[in-house]
Amino acid sequence: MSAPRTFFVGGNFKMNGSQESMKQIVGALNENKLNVDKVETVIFPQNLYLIPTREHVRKDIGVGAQNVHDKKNGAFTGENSAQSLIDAGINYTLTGHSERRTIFKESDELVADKTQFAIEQGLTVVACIGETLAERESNDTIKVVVRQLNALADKVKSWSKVVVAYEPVWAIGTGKTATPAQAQEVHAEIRKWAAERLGAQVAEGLRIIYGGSVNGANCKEFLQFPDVDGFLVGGASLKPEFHTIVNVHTI
Ligand SMILES: O=C(CO)COP(=O)(O)O
Repeated sequence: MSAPRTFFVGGNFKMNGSQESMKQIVGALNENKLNVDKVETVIFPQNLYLIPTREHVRKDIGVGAQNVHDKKNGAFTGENSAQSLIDAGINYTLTGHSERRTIFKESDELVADKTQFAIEQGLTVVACIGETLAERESNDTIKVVVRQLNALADKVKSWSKVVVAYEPVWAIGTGKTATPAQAQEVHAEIRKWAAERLGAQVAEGLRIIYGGSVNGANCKEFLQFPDVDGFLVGGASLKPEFHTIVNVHTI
C-alpha cells in the first residue's frame, strides 16, 4: 500500500490584486493557524507580485506562477521564464488554465510542451483540464478530458511533479459548482485513464484536484469523495475564506 496522497490547495489570484491587497492577504496567511503541514498550500499571484510574495509569505506556503513559457530564456518578449521562476524561489506554475486555453488560444500541444519544460526546469506543475458547458451538454466531458490528458502524456516524461486540476469551464467564476459527486465521477475517470496510460503506481500517487466556484461553505462536501485530492480556488482565494478551505479537514 503506497503513502496516502497529500491534499493540495491552490489559490489562483488571476489578474487581481494591488500592492496593498497583496500585503493584506500575505499578512493574514502569515498570522493564521493553517493546516499547511497536512495540506500543500500554494498561492498563484500575478507576475508582478511573485517576488515580494515569496519574500514575505511564510515559507511553508508555496508560491507559483499562473503561466510559463515552453522555451529557455531568450527573445520571447512578454513571456515568463521557468529558469527565472526557479531562481526567484517560485517553485510552482499552472499550465493549461481554461482562460489560457480559450482567451489566449493555447492548444493541447502547447500546454503539454509548457508542462514538460517546466518540470524539466524543476517546477511543480498544476496542469488544468476541463470541458465547456456545450461539451458537457453533448456528453463529451470524458472524451474532452481524456484528449487533454493524452496530449499531456505524449510529452510529459515524469508525473511525480504534476498535479492535475479538473476545472469544468462552466463552473469557473460562475458560482455554479460541479456537485461533489460530479467531480468525483470525472476524477475517477482521470485516475482510470492514468492507470491505463501511466501505470497503476503513477495513478495511485497522482493528485487530482477540483476547481470551479469552491468556497468556504461548499469545500467540506468534497472530502467524502476518495478521488478529490484538493482544490484550485479562484475568487475565494482572495478572501479570508481561503483559510477555511485550507483548513477543510478541521471545519
Ligand atoms: O479558475 C479557477 C481556479 O483556477 C476557479 O475560479 P473560481 O473559484 O473563481 O470559480
